[in-house]
Amino acid sequence: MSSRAIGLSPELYDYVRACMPPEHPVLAWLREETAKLGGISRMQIGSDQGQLMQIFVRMLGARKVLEIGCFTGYSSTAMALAMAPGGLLITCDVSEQHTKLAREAWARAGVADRVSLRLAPALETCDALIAAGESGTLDLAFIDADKRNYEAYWERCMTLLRPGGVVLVDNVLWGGSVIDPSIDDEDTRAIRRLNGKVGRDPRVASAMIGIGDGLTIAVRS
Ligand SMILES: C[S@@+](CC[C@H](N)C(=O)[O-])C[C@H]1O[C@@H](n2cnc3c(N)ncnc32)[C@H](O)[C@@H]1O
Repeated sequence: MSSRAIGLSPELYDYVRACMPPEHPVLAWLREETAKLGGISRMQIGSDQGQLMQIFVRMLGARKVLEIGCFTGYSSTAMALAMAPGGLLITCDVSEQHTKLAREAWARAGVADRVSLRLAPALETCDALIAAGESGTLDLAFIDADKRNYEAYWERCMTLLRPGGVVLVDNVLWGGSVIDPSIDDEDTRAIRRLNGKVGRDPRVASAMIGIGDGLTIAVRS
């Protein structure tokens, strides 16, 4: 058996997508609406990653979820759709403009009751949750915002997750930049720093997978 991952050609990726369940109509609508924003729409996760994240929500029976990086709401809507009523998904962003579309998506998907948007720098929101006594209570966290703060977000998630809780970190391969020695900008360095730390962090069991732009999955001890 090969120890290497199979590279997905566009045709093979289409095949994988075709074998997965169809995208929820609200998520398909949100993808179309977000595409109208132009290049920035690349920040949105893929539908295959959304479906994987829904599996984590279901496997954990997640009732309390933190998302760091809402944008137009694809990942939050996907996760909220997989949560049972009565659950709470707190999502952080600093953009009033982009999260307007997210609010519309939650309403259309019928999940607005379980989503709470915090429009503030995510570190402030994390620290407010810790100050409010929420340490050790989160079932699932998703880190997908400014890369420079990835390590700080990781530490906040270590505090906030319950034992057995899961943190997902997006963009950990950063378009391949992580292994390109000619690239040395602050975002790339921050991702490399976190990637170098996660595998040796005794507080978690972790794996890195090649979905989307690379996803780290870690379970809190
Ligand atoms: C990659 S996008 C998130 C994509 C989203 N998860 C999705 O599936 O569509 C990153 C988001 O993080 C937000 N962001 C950047 N810096 C932030 C900060 N310090 N605090 C909170 N949000 C921040 C940006 O405004 C942007 O909407």
